[in-house]
Amino acid sequence: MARKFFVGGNWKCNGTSEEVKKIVSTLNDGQVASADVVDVVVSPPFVFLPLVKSSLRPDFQVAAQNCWVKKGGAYTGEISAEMLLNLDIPWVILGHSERRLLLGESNEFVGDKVAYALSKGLKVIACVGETLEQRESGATVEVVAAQTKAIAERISDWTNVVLAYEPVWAIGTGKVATPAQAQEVHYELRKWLQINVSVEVAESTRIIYGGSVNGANCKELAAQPDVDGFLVGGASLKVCILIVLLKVPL
Ligand SMILES: O=C(CO)COP(=O)(O)O
Repeated sequence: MARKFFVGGNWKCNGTSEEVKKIVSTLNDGQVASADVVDVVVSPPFVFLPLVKSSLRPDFQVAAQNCWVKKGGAYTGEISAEMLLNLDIPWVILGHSERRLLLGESNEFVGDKVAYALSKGLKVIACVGETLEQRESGATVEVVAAQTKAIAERISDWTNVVLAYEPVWAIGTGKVATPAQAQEVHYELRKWLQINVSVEVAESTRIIYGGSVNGANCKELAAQPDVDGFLVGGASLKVCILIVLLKVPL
């Protein structure tokens, strides 16, 4: 079965309620491919989740940018998977490199988070990716495989997982991976899943690319056989670009 194309917009720590309303209203008015052929998931900061959830068109979905590793409790500043489900937020982004690198989230911690979120019924966009130093030392595949392994060891069902390959050197830098570079790593990730999980999971799991995706480079990236969509940062705040992305021929 063909993998459904996936376009995610990660707004990171940006925006005011006025700006959020504007983006949502443009998305709502945009003519895009139907929900049958593309999943569209926007991920605002926590505080704007209810606003976006209540005003976004029903064929688009919402994701949180993180959640806590277990049941809520005395964890100041954290948001639990249970709370997201309570607000009908179906998706969560976990393991983004900004959290791995700036907040010290280890592969194991991310794996635990993915497992907990899935066990509660959330769908997970799980991020992996190498730094420039790791790429230059030839460790790219080893790094993304280790990140994926820490997840694979903790889960048994990949149905609700989208794997996002986001090379750290391409995030917010304007230095997009070439289509060949993206395809190579996506191919290796799929091969890893095939060998270490199953042929079925390798074939059905969507592997999306993130890192300086924009309206100009998305078509060529989307044409790669193992690129099943995008996780867009900066360009997803400029709504016109997200709309262009959604028109990528599938
Ligand atoms: O980190 C990203 C998406 O999660 C990518 O960010 P940019 O598109 O701004 O490079």
